[in-house]
Amino acid sequence: MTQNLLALNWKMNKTPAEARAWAEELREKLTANDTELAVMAPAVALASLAAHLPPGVALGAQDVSAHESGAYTGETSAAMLVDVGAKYAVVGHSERREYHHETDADVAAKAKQAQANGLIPIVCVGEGLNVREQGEQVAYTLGQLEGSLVGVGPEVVIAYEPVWAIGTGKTATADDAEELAAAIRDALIERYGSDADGIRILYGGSVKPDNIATLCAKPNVNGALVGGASLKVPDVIGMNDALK
Ligand SMILES: O=C(CO)COP(=O)(O)O
Repeated sequence: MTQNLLALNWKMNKTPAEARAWAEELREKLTANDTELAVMAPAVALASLAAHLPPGVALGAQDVSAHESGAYTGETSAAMLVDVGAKYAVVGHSERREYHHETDADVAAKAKQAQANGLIPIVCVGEGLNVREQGEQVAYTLGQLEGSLVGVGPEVVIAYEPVWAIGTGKTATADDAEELAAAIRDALIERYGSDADGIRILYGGSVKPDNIATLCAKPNVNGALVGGASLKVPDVIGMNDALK
C-alpha cells in the first residue's frame, strides 16, 4: 500500500524562531505512525527546522527556481534547498500561479530542476469556482496536469487543490476529491505506465483533523496538503493520529 503523505504548507507564516518552537513542541507530542509527515516552510526557516524537527519528519520548500544558479535575484535554487536538508519542493501552488503569474510551462521547468537535483516536486493543480460551476473540473485539471508535467519524471507527488476550497472552510467532499484523484491517476498511468502506481496524489483545501480521515480513505487519495491547520501542533497531531 502507498504510504500516506501529510504535507504541511505553512505559506508565509512563522519566523525561524517560531519554527523552532513549533518543531520542539512537535518533538514532544508526535507519535510516529505509518504516515510520512513533511513541513513546507519558508526558505529562511528551513535550517532552523532541520536542526530541531523530530527524526523522520521531512522538510520541504514552497517554491524552487527553474534555474540552476546565476543572476536570478530573490530566487532559491534546488541545490541550496537540498543542501539545507529539503526533500520536497511545492511547485505551481495556486497562489504562485495567481500572484506570480506562473504558467504550466514555468511549473514544469521548476519540477524538472527540482528532480535534477534530487528534490521531489509536489506539483499542484486544481480548478477555480467558475470552472467547477460549469462542471469542467476534470478537463481543466487534467489540462493543467499535462502542461505541468512536460519533461518531468515519475519521482513526483501531485496535489489536487481546488482553488475554491483553499482557506475558505469549503472542503471538497471525499467523492469530489476521489473523482479528480482517479482521473489524475489515469492520466499518470498513461504518462508513466506502471511507475504511476506509487505516485502519491494529495488532496488540499480546508483539510482539518475532523475531515482528513474520510478524504484519505478514498483509494486514490494518498494524503493531504494542508495550509491553515498546519500552523498549530495540536491540529497536526490530530491529523496525523486520524491517519493511523
Ligand atoms: O493551499 C493549501 C495548501 O497548500 C490549503 O490551504 P488551507 O488548508 O488553509 O485551505
